[in-house]
Parts: sequence; C-alpha cells; structure tokens
Amino acid sequence: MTRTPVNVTVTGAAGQIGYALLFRIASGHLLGADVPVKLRLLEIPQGLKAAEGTAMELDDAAFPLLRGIDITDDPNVAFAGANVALLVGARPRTKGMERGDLLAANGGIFKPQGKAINDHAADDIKVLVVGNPANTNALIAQSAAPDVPAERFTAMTRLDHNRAIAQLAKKTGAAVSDIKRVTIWGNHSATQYPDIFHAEVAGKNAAEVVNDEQWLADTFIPTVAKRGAAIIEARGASSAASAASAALDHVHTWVNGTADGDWTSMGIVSDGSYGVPAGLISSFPVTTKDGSFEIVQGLEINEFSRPRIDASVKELEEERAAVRELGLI
Ligand SMILES: NC(=O)C1=CN([C@@H]2O[C@H](COP(=O)(O)OP(=O)(O)OC[C@H]3O[C@@H](n4cnc5c(N)ncnc54)[C@H](O)[C@@H]3O)[C@@H](O)[C@H]2O)C=CC1
Ligand SMILES: O=C([O-])CC(=O)C(=O)O
Repeated sequence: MTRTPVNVTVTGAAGQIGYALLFRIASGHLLGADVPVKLRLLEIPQGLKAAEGTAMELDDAAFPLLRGIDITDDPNVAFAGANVALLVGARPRTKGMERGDLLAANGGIFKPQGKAINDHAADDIKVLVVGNPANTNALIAQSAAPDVPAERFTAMTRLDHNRAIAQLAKKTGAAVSDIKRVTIWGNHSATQYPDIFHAEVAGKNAAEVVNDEQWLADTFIPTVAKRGAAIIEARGASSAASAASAALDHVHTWVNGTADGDWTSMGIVSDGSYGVPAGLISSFPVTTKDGSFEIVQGLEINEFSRPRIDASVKELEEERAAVRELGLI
C-alpha cells in the first residue's frame, strides 16, 4: 500500500471511550479499510502509563493499517501535523451532575488544545469534540484557533442521532437501516431536540407512521435526550462503546459522505440557519460530500418543534455567556 498514512490524534486516550475507540480506528473504521493511520495519543501525566498499556495492546493486535503510535502529554506534540483530531479527554459526568457543572472544570482543557491545533495541525485538520459539554468545548477550542476555518471544529451529536434511530426503529418495528433523515437540533444535553417530522421510516414520513404526538413528547424525546443519564444509572459509568462508535460514524460520514436521500446530525458552527444565532456550535441536519458538509435547508419547522429547538439554543447561548465570563472565549 502506497497511501500516505493519515495522522489521527486522540485525547483522553487512556479513558474508557479511548479504549473502545483506538482499536477500531486502527482497524479502519474511522477513515476506511484502505487508509493507513498513525495514532497520536494525548493524555495528562497521570494517564500516560495506561496509554502506554493500550499502545502495547494495539501493537499486539498487529493491525495492517496502523503505521505508528506516539504518546505524549504535550498538546503541541500531539497535534503536530494532525489531519483528524478526536478531543475525547475531559472529565465524565458522574451521577447527579449536569453538564452545566462541567463548564468550568473542562473549559480550561480545550483552550490550550485549540491553540495547539491552530499552531501545529495540518491544513486539512478536522476536529471532533466528544468531551462534555461537547458543543461549548468545541466553541472554546474553535475560538482559540483563529487560523483554522471555523467549520473544521465540530461537536458530537451522532450518538443522540443514533439513539433516536434506535428508538424509532423499536417503536415502528422497522429496521434501523430503513430509518432516514432523523435530526438532532441544539445542544448535546438534556435540552436537545430529536426531530422526526422530516424523518422517514421505509420511505414514509416518520411522524405520520408514529401518529402519536403524546408518545413523541412524553416518551421518545425524553428517552433520547436523557439516555446518557440512564446509561450512567444502569452501568455506573457513562456511555463508552456507543460513544466511540458514534465518533467513528461522525468522522467516517464527514470524510466519506452521507448516503443519497439521507442526512446526519453534527454540532457545527451556525451560519444563522433556522434562527440559530451565528457562531454558536449547535446541532443541525447536514449532508456531507468530499470532506465538507452543508446544512440541509428549507425544512419547515412546525409549532411542536420551534419552541424545543429554541430552548436548546437558549441553553447554548447561556453556556457561551458563561465561558465568555470565564475568559475562555
Ligand atoms: N458527545 C457525546 O455524545 C458523549 C460525550 N462523552 C464525554 O466524553 C468524555 C470522555 O469520556 P470517558 O472516556 O468515559 O472518560 P474517562 O474519564 O474514562 O477518560 C477521560 C480521559 O481523559 C483524560 N484527560 C483528562 N484531561 C485531559 C487532557 N487535558 N488532555 C488529555 N487527556 C485528558 C483522562 O486522564 C482520562 O484518561 C467525557 O467528557 C464524557 O462526558 C461521553 C459519552 C458521549
Ligand atoms: O451523559 C454523559 O455524561 C455522557 C454523554 O454525553 C452521553 O451518554 O450522551
């Protein structure tokens, strides 16, 4: 194989998502089965030993696509020449803690990382922020990287998107693969709005197939929006393998494109579409092609959806005000 390896930087590499993520990146699930990768693992000093253990296991798996692993606690080294950066390292939410509580704890991590990306990453860098609060952490990193096009900084709502597909498939008895055009709007938090009014189940409008607004309001939306908390309650730890899987989906779709007739959900810098104030990193329906994406335009937002989108966007505005106050943007 003559292809130049793609440099993939993963922060929080010794954490539980990192452990579920790295082996699948190395086996080709991030970029494709024919794309060699070099991994850069960024950890805090206390995490370096565990990251070294994971790197030993990666060696032991003898992945043909894996062309090297570097481990460091220096963001300037970790992001040097990076083509893809997965910003996972952060403090996970624990029982009873809301994402707002995490702003101050995690915000400080993302500013220096954004600056290191600005100064050292490759020109085609694509960034996915997974660490919570993901949208606002992405905003902090993006604000610290004025030389990188703002649209290269994205936040993960693909797990919410996938959760919404799974719940809709269960309700309708359809296969997951028959569900298209689900949208997550707003923040990756309990205020997010999973929207099925434009979605399809086996080619039919999903809201019409379900035909049960009470189920939408009282079951579907809260189940999807609070799924993270439900997993923590059940598992005693936050989602890890499903989060890793969604991170792979997010980047794979960004790089390789959405299927015809379908779209995905990504937290991206708003251009003002759908009344979301420009500059906020908010989740939208997007199509992707050749490594770039566009917001799906022209969707009618009905009376059920409008206040729900607005509520999540308001929360994002509050988070932005809070990190401004903390001097993080
Ligand atoms: N956007 C989403 O859909 C989801 C986001 N998450 C978030 O992902 C993040 C990671 O989750 P887990 O892997 O379960 O947490 P974890 O606690 O198992 O691992 C986090 C790792 O990050 C490392 N770390 C902390 N600060 C760092 C820094 N400045 N640089 C590099 N590494 C650093 C820690 O040492 C630790 O190894 C959490 O914020 C969690 O809330 C989790 C699930 C879904
Ligand atoms: O709720 C959490 O802290 C983890 C998370 O983001 C999710 O599972 O969606």
